[in-house]
Amino acid sequence: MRETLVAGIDSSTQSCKVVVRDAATGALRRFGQAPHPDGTEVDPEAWWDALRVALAAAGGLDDVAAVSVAGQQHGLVALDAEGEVIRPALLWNDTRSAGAARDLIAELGRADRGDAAAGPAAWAEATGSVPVASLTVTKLRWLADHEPENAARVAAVALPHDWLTWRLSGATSFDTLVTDRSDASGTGYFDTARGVYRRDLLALALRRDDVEGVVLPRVLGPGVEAGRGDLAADLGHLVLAPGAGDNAGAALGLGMVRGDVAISIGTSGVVSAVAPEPVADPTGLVAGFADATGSFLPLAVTLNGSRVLDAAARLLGVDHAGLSALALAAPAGAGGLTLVPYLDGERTPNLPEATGSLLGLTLSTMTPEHLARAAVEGLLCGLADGVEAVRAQGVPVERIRLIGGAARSEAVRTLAPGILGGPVQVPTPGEYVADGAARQAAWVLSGEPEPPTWTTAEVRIYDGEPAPQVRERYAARRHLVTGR
Ligand SMILES: Nc1ncnc2c1ncn2[C@@H]1O[C@H](COP(=O)(O)OP(=O)(O)O)[C@@H](O)[C@H]1O
Ligand SMILES: O=C(CO)[C@@H](O)[C@H](O)COP(=O)(O)O
Repeated sequence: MRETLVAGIDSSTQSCKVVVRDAATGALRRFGQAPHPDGTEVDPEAWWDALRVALAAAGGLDDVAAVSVAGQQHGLVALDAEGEVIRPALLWNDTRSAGAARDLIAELGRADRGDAAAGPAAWAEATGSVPVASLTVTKLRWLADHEPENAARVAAVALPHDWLTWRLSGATSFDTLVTDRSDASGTGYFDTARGVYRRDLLALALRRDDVEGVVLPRVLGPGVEAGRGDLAADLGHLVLAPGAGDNAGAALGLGMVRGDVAISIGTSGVVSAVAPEPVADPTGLVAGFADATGSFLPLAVTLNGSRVLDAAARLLGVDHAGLSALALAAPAGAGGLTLVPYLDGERTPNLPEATGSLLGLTLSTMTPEHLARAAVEGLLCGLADGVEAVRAQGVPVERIRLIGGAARSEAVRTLAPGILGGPVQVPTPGEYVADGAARQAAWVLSGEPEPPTWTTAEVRIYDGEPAPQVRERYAARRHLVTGR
């Protein structure tokens, strides 16, 4: 009997990845990838082009029965009444809306509680998250303030995965514009605990009273079909799944359950955990998002993930294997050298205007080995803070798995247990977001109430001596940063 194939897509910050898997077992059959343009402002058409190249590299969809798109979260894709993209999308790592975030927090605090200082708690209660520059709601406010003529033309607001799913469906009318809870929960105008949009917050962001007519993607429940039929551009005849935000995709791809924590080191550094109850953290360290199965996915996200290592390798004139070897050749704590890695500003902690700092230089620490070590340790210390913040919300942290591009670094894997304070599981390097999307596609195809049980990836366990002194020194220095 011919096997049934499903495809999963991860339209991430740096590239588009496609996996084609057996719907019953999850066995990998084909893979394709295509790069995205650099920058924090991107024409969504470039994602569509990359998706088509990646699909072709993965052998196309002619023999595939269902497809699902997961993608980078929060990016603002503003559409006009004709469904055309109004301006290049502002991505999750674009920090120009940091001031808008501060304004929105104060305004809701004043409106809801008569006190601007109560804003963080008001937002956490309303949506599950306190706005930072990454969230879509702040990008809409930035648009209203800096490009009012564009803001006035907004007829629909989509996220990267919603827009790509819509393009796949043919983008014929806004009736077919859909999303899922996981990505809706990252907009800042969705009440994650109750599963409904907050149009009043959309109106607040856009400074418009007429937002009733603004189309927001229909939020499909877990496992619900998004459509079926001929895809756009002759890409095939198949079932379309609702898709997900990339971190919810990874949770589905890893088969995460309560107690599991994923640390993903791609462009972003993400600590996420599956939780049965919604989280509302007024400190803003943890965002109270939803997952793709009907549960919740609290997460702490840094702006400075794999690119910290990319930049360190470039500076030292080595490749990633070389950087890893250098880092492993230096002593723990890099002899007192600390890299506070806020190269792109920072989101957690919320320091969008911060720059990175290199502290503790001496004649003996100013070496390639010490610098490489400090880069890996600084990256991991930021993530360890994220684990602590998630734990502080009462979310159980029992098993940590390391994924994303930089999980391929032997130095990251080796040093993670010491800095995180316990063993770390490293699944076979793979595309877990795309895998989660493929699993969702198989789920929708099956019509069953639960996703199919797929064989989970093999993991290698890394353990090591705890290195609390590295984190302590980092904690003492992480605020010693200067602005841009
Ligand atoms: N062996 C490695 N060591 C460290 N970083 C790596 C390694 N291999 C790839 N990367 C980095 O991982 C990143 C890509 O990972 P990925 O998870 O696909 O990112 P994103 O999801 O943000 O597009 C790039 O910055 C790349 O340089
Ligand atoms: O902003 C978030 C989550 O809140 C990021 O995780 C983005 O979703 C981008 O992820 P990568 O492309 O870096 O994996």
